[in-house]
Amino acid sequence: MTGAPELVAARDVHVTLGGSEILRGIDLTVRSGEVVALLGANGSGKSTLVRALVGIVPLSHGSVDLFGEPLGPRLPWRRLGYVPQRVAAPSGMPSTASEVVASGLLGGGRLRLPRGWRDRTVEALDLVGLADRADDSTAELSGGQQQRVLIARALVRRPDLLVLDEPVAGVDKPSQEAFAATMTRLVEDGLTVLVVLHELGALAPLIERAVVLRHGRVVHDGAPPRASSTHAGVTHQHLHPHEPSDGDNRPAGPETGLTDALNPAASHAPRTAS
Ligand SMILES: Nc1ncnc2c1ncn2[C@@H]1O[C@H](COP(=O)(O)OP(=O)(O)OP(=O)(O)O)[C@@H](O)[C@H]1O
Repeated sequence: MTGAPELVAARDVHVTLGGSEILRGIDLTVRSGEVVALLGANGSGKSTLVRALVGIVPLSHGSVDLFGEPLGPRLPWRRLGYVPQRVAAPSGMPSTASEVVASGLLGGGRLRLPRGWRDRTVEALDLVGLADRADDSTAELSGGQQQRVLIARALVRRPDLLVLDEPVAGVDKPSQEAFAATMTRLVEDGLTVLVVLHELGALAPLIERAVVLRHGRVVHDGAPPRASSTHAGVTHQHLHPHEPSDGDNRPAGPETGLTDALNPAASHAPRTAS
């Protein structure tokens, strides 16, 4: 991947929200063809970082380039697909799945849908397995299906870079696997992906690099953590009643540091007697 164009280049990014510094000097590069997972405990700044990268929250310091252009009107926004963290669909504002997906073709000064939008909308819904629900109101869809509609809204743009914020949170296992299969096909076709995850889950085979945040800083950028056999996920952050006592032999080396980065409780909280 070295030498491939940098689709994301964030340098010394700081973001302050509500008077608190949430991001404290993030450097992150994503090159064309990469699939990068953004991991970290709750509140470590993952969503804030992706929102800063796509220009939704302002930087207090630093810079972000996408596709070699600084954030701003000259940027080729149509090459970007962004899937926000799902929030409940507002009731009282009925819109069909295909209307939501078609809205992904607007923006960048475009007020009318392009020719062929219907076919592209159905194609995008088909990618997430919802072509047969195109005319259903999103309010009738389950939470996981609404999430898939948002993914289709990003894919309808046929983006080169897809930024997803916890796309499979609350989605059942078969749907996660279907999503992973779709992503695999798109990545084979050249899609570059930056994805916020709580655990690698079904996407694990696709993830070649993981960036781990802690308290608004990058604490790991490299090989994805291996899922432990005893824990379903790598970013679980509760304090384990079965944590090792001080006398236990914890494995030394980078893996320990990574585990601690993902699990602040493991390294800082006082151990509870079990
Ligand atoms: N608009 C805001 N105003 C003030 N603080 C905010 C705002 N948005 C986020 N924060 C704070 O920034 C911190 C990081 O939040 P963020 O959502 O980026 O974390 P995260 O790693 O994505 O967490 P999660 O895994 O729970 O989604 C949190 O402490 C959050 O409360």
